[in-house]
Amino acid sequence: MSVHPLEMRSVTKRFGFFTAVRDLSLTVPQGSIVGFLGPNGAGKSTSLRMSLGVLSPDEGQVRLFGGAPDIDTLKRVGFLPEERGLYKKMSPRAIISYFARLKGMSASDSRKRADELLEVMGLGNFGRSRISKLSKGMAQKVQILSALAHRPDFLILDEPFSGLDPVNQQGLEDMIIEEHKRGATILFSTHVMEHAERLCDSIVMMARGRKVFDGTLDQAFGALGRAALIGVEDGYDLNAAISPKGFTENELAGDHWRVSLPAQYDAQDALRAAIEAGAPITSFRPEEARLRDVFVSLVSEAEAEDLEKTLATRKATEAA
Ligand SMILES: Nc1ncnc2c1ncn2[C@@H]1O[C@H](COP(=O)(O)OP(=O)(O)OP(=O)(O)O)[C@@H](O)[C@H]1O
Repeated sequence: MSVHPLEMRSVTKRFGFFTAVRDLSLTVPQGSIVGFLGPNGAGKSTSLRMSLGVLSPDEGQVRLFGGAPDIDTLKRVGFLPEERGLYKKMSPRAIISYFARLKGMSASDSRKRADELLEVMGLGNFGRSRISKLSKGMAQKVQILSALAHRPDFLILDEPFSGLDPVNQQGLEDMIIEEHKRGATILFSTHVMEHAERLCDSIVMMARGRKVFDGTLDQAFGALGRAALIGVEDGYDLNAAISPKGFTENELAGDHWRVSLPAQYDAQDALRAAIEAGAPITSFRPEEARLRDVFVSLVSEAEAEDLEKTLATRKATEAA
């Protein structure tokens, strides 16, 4: 049986009476890039801290490379925490090589590696400057490089893209791809769906401490359902026209209709049905599913469920 870099089983974490993470189970398989998504306060950072043993779960189990996180398994991990902060008086070169040495690299290898990474990230000229002289984005790049300098088997990055401009975000995406090619497994949290869409094999979505989705990108898009967007002249009822042809889930959304596609049909079939019905069509395009839409639909479902549970509990309490 292969040992996964990370497995969490029914993990719950409370802070006082507040449950930050509730019954979370997830697996990060060897060689995968997993996106950990969720709005502010969803419980992502708390979960990542538990994965490293920085926080202990109140219930459930965390397995890092098959065991409880310890000094040896942690050497195989590179972690970018959500809190940014570096020793202001040290140079990027000294910091990166310091972290690499902490994780077991030799002094000379770690300095060589720091120079190489700084060059790749466009910081070659700043290697010996003080951190206090760098911009916020530059300092963040140094922190990211510190997490991966020792060539970890498993990289855990908490909101790595926040605080970087679009050019540097692209640079970081490229770097994540390079790390993955090198053989690293990667888990990163973000609330920017586009990065996850471009990088991930699979995603785990959280909302209010609960997992609301765990699967591949295709499965995530499948959860949303496919649709065709058809514009018609003002006042025309496309729903009435194409419902008898098997397209029964249609909504007017601004200047077009969103026609949900039953499993056996594609967008062209919906267009054909509209033409056959004599609809005065002004525009047509298959809907491009975006992860953001999946996320909004799942999160609002989760919020609706939470609300229902709260109401049910309140009713039960009132009845008692
Ligand atoms: N040490 C703590 N003590 C009390 N509450 C905490 C603590 N750490 C986190 N929380 C609470 O737990 C919830 C989840 O926080 P967490 O930082 O895990 O969310 P997140 O998904 O990472 O959000 P963000 O993207 O805003 O960082 C939040 O409501 C937060 O206020």
